[in-house]
Amino acid sequence: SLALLPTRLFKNMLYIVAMRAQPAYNQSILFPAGRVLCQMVPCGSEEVDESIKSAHSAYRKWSKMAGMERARVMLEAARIIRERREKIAKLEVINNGKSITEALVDIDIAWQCIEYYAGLAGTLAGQHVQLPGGAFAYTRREALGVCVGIGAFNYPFQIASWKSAPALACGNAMVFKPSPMTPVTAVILAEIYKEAGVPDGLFCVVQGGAETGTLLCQHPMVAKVSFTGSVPTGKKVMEMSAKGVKQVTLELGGKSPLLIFKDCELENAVRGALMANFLTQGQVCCNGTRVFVQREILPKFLEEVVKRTKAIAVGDPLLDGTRMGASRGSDLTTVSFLQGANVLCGGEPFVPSDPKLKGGYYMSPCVLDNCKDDMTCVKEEIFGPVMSVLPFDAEEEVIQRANNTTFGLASGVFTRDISRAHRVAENLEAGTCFINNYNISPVEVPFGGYKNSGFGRENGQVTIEYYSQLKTVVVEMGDVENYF
Ligand SMILES: NC(=O)c1ccc[n+]([C@@H]2O[C@H](COP(=O)([O-])OP(=O)(O)OC[C@H]3O[C@@H](n4cnc5c(N)ncnc54)[C@H](O)[C@@H]3O)[C@@H](O)[C@H]2O)c1
Ligand SMILES: C[N+](C)(C)CCCC=O
Repeated sequence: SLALLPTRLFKNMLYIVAMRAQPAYNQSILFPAGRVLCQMVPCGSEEVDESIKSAHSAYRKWSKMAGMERARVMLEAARIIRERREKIAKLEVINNGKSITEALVDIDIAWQCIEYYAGLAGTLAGQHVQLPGGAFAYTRREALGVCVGIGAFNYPFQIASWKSAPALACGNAMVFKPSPMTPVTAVILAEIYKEAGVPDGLFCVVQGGAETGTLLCQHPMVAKVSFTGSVPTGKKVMEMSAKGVKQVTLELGGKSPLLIFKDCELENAVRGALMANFLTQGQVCCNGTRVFVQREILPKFLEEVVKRTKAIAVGDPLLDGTRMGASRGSDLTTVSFLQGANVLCGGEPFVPSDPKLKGGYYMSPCVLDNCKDDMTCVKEEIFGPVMSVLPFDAEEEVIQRANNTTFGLASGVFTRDISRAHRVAENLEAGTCFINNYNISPVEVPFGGYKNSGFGRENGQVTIEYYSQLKTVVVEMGDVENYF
């Protein structure tokens, strides 16, 4: 249990995140126990510059290696992560507060992602184009250079892997800045890449918050910024990157709709709604937090969903039986978004029985009904375990209401009618639509947003295009035609 963790572990963490002595410290809070996990010094311009220069020199070596050679190193990194999955997952729990059950899945997705892109590294290729007179052209898929990755706090190790794996497969280097709230596990990933054999500096971690992030986005040697975080910060990142004509991928927030039709398999729809709302204490970008339920099945749906929400085991995230751990800390009593919505369960601070966890940040998962489309809880991303349930009558009506948002990250539909499922998927304005499931994200499948939820993609083959550029080579086989 978390309470029994040896202090040595915390001392090691302090060591891991210690940076050069500088006056200002950022504190990273240990969410599960409410204590300070470590103090770290944000990287200033000198450290940022040093890391980008060292990444650039590593990129020169790495990008000249054959894709198959890069693949071998990446496969070794994936193997090490797989071998140490339990240890890394435990660190992720301490870093972030999510349950060990979920942290293990995150670590598995991380090594699978690195393995997947290792498989693609040897397949990078261009095109051959025949031209008149025997001339021809070919295209080369080349790396971009030094890419910056900036991560959110909710999936620290997974985000670092989702960004670095395609970047490295394409021959780039990456300087990664984790969230200052969860600074630890990206460093573990850096150590593993090093151990697997990447050149020194190829994957660097810099610590810090907005100021360090700004320095990274503004650095002239950076070719691309891949950002995961909130919409307001994403807009700033895009603005800064635009000034340097840097490519950008933005993975931003959401307020995704989940549509549950009366012809659904109700048991699966209830499970889907729980998966859509309560993973990682509700702190998931693509969560289906607007649950539209067809009026005829609303009472039965609410009864089942509330019963199961009340049964969710909240508490020490290191215990196998826990299903919901600790988060940034929020509860409905401190939030003014209710506006007449009815709290069916949860939404209160939760105090674990273990005295060592009393200062931790826990909240009981919450279901709201009597919600209206224009309420704050329905319009804004809460980023906590709060499900808003809304009734609907007809397909056309619910699609229009579901699309009435500036976000467009994900969506979902539960129905037994196959035609309706695909029609709804076509008409929902979101980067992903889950049919009869929610929040599954195999690494082979692209993930990313529409509208204010961002652009660019992570995962899947298409992401290779976001971490590489095409060079066209035109070859003359005859004499040069001269007009002059
Ligand atoms: N679409 C996705 O894939 C995805 C995944 C996870 C989280 N998110 C979103 O992230 C948000 C929650 O994460 P958060 O609270 O850590 O987000 P955030 O925007 O507060 O911070 C994200 C990162 O940006 C950095 N940052 C802050 N100001 C910056 C600046 N001016 N320049 C550069 N970097 C800066 C932070 O230090 C942090 O590393 C939610 O909105 C969630 O939906 C999206
Ligand atoms: C792995 N999930 C659950 C799809 C989450 C992706 C990252 C979003 O916050």
